[in-house]
Amino acid sequence: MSNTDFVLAIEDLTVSFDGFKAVDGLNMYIDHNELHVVIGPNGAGKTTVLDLICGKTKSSSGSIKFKNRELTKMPEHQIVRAGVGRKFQTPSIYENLTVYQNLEVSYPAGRSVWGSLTFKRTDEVIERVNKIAAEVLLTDLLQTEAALLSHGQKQWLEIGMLLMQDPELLMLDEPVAGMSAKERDQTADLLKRICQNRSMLVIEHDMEFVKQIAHKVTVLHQGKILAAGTMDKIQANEKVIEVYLGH
Ligand SMILES: Nc1ncnc2c1ncn2[C@@H]1O[C@H](COP(=O)(O)OP(=O)(O)OP(=O)(O)O)[C@@H](O)[C@H]1O
Repeated sequence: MSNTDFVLAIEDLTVSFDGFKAVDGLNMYIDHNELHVVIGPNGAGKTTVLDLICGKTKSSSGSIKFKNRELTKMPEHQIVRAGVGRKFQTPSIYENLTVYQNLEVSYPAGRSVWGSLTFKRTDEVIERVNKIAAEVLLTDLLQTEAALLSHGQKQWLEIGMLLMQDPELLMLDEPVAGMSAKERDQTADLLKRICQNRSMLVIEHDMEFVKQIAHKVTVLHQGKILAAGTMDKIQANEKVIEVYLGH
């Protein structure tokens, strides 16, 4: 498989902060419909990798190709428009708006070129809001103010807001942190479902959850890859047990 066949191809990616290499010569590839999880100890560089992909942090060297387009020189908004969605750890939803309104305002503006077709556009938006609400288990709460949602439901709403833009690559930073066991299991099902027509890159510390969702796992340590492969392989890896899983 050549690089061009991957949704995301990261090669030799490095970023230095005052001489400290937070990410150091990273190579990583993500396929269509792949759910890829990055694990590793605190400070390993996991969040920095997501920051580099979404353009929040600029690399010192190396390449990030998304559907064969180089992202390292693109501004953040252009990377979003290219089809990369990213959710941070703390939800950024509009607490005083309803679930419906939160999803509605996330519909990408200007997608329909014909301004005069407002009526059709509205139908299109309503249909999409309902579809996404079902996907993120919020159909019964569409008219509820977002402030009244549980912590887990707020996380799902934010995932839904990202799905409104139909990203081909969705990146999530610790999506189940602070969730109940039940919400965690529901989130695993939810992610497996939404991954059926997109690729996902997830950072997570909860190994039970990783086991449930990961197609492939990359273990980062001090900005470098310590191991990569299936969860079964990773769990049996001596170096990974020593540096991370054994703690
Ligand atoms: N903008 C920055 N300036 C300076 N140092 C930074 C910057 N961003 C990250 N770092 C450093 O890079 C290293 C990697 O941080 P990062 O947040 O990517 O780790 P992480 O693997 O996500 O850790 P955690 O699991 O704790 O979230 C840390 O030592 C951090 O202090």
